[in-house]
Amino acid sequence: MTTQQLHEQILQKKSFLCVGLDPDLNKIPQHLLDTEDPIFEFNKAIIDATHDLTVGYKPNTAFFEAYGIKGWMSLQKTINYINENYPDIFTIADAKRGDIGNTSSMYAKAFFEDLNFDSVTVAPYMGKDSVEPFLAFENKHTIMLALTSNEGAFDFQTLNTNGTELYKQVLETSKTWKNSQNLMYVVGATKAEYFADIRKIVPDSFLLVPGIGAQGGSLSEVCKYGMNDKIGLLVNSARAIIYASKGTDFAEKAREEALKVQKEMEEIINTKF
Ligand SMILES: O=c1ccn([C@@H]2O[C@H](COP(=O)(O)O)[C@@H](O)[C@H]2O)c(=O)[nH]1
Repeated sequence: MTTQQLHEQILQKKSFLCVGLDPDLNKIPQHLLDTEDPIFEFNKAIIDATHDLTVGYKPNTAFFEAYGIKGWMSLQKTINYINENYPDIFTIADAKRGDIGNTSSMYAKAFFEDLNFDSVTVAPYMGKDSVEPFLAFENKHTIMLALTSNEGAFDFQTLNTNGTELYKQVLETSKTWKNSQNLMYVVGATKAEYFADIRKIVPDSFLLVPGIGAQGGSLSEVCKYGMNDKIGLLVNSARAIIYASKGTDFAEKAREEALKVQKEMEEIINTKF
């Protein structure tokens, strides 16, 4: 999927919501546990209930890998289900990969070719040769961690290095890499006050923004400082949507929560554009 197609979908749905698919067998409704693949059944119901309100789905691979081979199969069924039934929706494998070049190439093949995700998250710590193998894939997107939503972001990412914060250096340097047009960046919604500075460095890039909902970030603050003239944001919420109910009405309640966020987004889009 191209960023232009993503932008068009945002305008059409009046939504830049990305629903996080973080299935946890301890949290999903009891009645699903008797099915052959509870994780897939849970995801499928959430997807069917929210697909018209969201432009993206972000399965976090940890929530699948934790269940071994069965979990990996649930991930494959989930991405296939989205691609077959809702092919316009942008998909993100939140896997936070990155390694020496030949290993990164294999990670890129796994997520872009085998699983056919539109994008994958990567960590920037190992530098240019660890990220460029991902960038080589046409119409696939590499979403690099810039300033994350957690408290630990202040341990390294905001450290002053050569007169500038490390996350800013990461953003600047990444722009010089081959095929950097395929980069997007993760910036936490809990760090809204940093968005204006980030936009000075990457004015046109899409930002994936986790941290509204369960982590307490403010959607309006993120939009105030982080939106560009093409919106340029994908705002993720997982727990607040997918675990809105533990009962048989979980998909319906997830839709209600997604609708609340979409309505807020629609209002922001209508006011700004
Ligand atoms: O900085 C980051 C990067 C990734 N995440 C991931 O996003 C979701 C957030 O889930 P919520 O339930 O909406 O809090 C989750 O998969 C994280 O691993 C992040 O939160 N912050």
